[in-house]
Amino acid sequence: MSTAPDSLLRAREVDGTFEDIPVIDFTNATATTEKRKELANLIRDASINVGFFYLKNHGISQELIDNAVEAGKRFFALPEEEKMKLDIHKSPNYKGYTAVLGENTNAEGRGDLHEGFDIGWEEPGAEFELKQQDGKQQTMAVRDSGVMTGGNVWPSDSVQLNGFKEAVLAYYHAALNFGKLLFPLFALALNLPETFFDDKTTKPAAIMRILHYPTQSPTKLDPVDDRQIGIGSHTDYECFTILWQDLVGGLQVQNTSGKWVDAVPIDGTVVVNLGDQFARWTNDVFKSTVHRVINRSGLERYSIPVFFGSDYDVLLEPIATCVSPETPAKYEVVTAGEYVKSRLEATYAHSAN
Ligand SMILES: O=C(O)CCC(=O)C(=O)O
Ligand SMILES: [Fe+2]
Repeated sequence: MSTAPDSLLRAREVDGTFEDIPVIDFTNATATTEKRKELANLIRDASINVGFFYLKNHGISQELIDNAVEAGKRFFALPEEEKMKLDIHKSPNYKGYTAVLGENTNAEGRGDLHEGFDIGWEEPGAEFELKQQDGKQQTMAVRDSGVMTGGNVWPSDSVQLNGFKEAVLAYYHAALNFGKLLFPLFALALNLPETFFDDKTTKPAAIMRILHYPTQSPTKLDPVDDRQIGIGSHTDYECFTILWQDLVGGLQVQNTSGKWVDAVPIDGTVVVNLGDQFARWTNDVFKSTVHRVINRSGLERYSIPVFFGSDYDVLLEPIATCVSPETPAKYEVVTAGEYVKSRLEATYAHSAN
């Protein structure tokens, strides 16, 4: 379906029973305005109808991806007690290590079958200082991000991870630069000036996770126990997510009739999906689509999502093109930081001691 630029509000009514996730070529992201508008039209259709799309020709170097994945594999291979030194529950702002079952992304679930390592914004080589926050001691980058303020935690040199931090930060910054190209395209897709998100994304509120999904029961004959899977069904909390996934498969996206559509891995692409901040800003014109992971492949699965939020102090107010007297604002207005933190608290609540 193609959506004329003046019909954003009518787009809320699309039925959302997609069967496929579109593949979009990103080559023209920095081309002429006309070409960028064509690209933005494709992004608009995908954002309205599916909330997910693949991007090919994204420009992130394969070497940076490989290095980050290998770094993740080395980290996850450490003994559990070593990884638990970076336990995410010790961090006031959810950075560090999440053990298998440490997260419960779907409140009705029994814990997620993945382990993860989370970082947030960090300038390569930044100065750090030790601070107290929420009674927990943290190494913090000196930057105020309101309720989400706080720095990253890293494995100590003694565990010999061969450039772990460098590889992880190198991918993080490449993904960040790539994500910055997407905000103007989303603005065009909403019939807004390309610069609309510039003053709302001055301090990249981007969280990156390296995820490792051990394999679930190898038999494909069992009915799937929806309550304990790789990652329980959920929506993402930020504006959009750039997800690199390996070729193992297991990511599924739910359409409005309840059907789970496989986001089959396509080599050389990243998956982009929209999150709740965009749904709130656009009054649900853009879809924050429910998704989950079930890894029944018999193989270990790795993925790297990078979640792009607006600055944490920005209010998630509906955009003028997405409200009208007939379609009033749906969501309570909160700051991005308050929203993300409340969702993270809920996700980790079951495993907090
Ligand atoms: O691993 C994946 O493919 C998806 C991860 C995900 O949905 C998330 O971390 O929010
Ligand atoms: Fe997600």
